[in-house]
Amino acid sequence: MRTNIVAGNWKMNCDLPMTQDLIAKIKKELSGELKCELMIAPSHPFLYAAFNASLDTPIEVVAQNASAHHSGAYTGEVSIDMLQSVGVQTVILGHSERRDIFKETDQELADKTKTAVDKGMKVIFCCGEHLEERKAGNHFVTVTQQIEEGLFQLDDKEWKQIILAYEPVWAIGTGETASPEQAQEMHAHIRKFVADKYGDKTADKVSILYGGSVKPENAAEIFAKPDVDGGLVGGASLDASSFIAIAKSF
Ligand SMILES: O=C(CO)COP(=O)(O)O
Repeated sequence: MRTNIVAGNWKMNCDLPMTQDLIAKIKKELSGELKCELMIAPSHPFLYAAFNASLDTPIEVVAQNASAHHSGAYTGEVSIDMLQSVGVQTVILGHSERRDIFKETDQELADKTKTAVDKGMKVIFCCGEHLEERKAGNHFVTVTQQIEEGLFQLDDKEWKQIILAYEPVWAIGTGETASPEQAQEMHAHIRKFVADKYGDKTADKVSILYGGSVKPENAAEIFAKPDVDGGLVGGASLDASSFIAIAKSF
């Protein structure tokens, strides 16, 4: 069976008091058993505080980005070792905002992923097409290329550390969600693409999250699709009751 995951990507929101407050509120909302793993990704300066505040809870604190380099003269960068030293074991890589705004290339993302995986980290690897690519019917090509160039240097053992997140760029922060059918169609395509390279055993085990305007109102229908194993949630993860309502949609 695959692991279901609901992960909150807080992006560049929440200072220290807000981070502490939001975690306290999430903890309050947690009651009963969750049928998914729960992750939150606060900003780098608050990871240690978030990690400590989440001890003895089901919340895993994850990072939004990391360097491909191990240490040295890389001003402003944060290494995998640094993240691990504050308790972080999972990192989001390749978010469309990193690709589009910060011009991270497939090669850089392949390097970052390799560094993270070599260090024993789990990686939530994001992929997704722009609206023009979908309109031109190129969405499958775009997404498979992102996965091939970012992840196909890994061996099948290393794929155990990979979680995929399909986030169509046109659905991020727009209020426009991919339909459950569109999400399922792409997730099934991704799983088949992974199976063709690594075999069914690896493909069947990889969790594929959907991201893009996931809300309490639409989560259950999307998560009910057979190849959707959870969500990578932006805006709605900044509200504790919405975030937990999404997690309880399984
Ligand atoms: O980018 C996202 C998560 O990584 C999705 O953001 P929204 O849920 O705000 O659309």
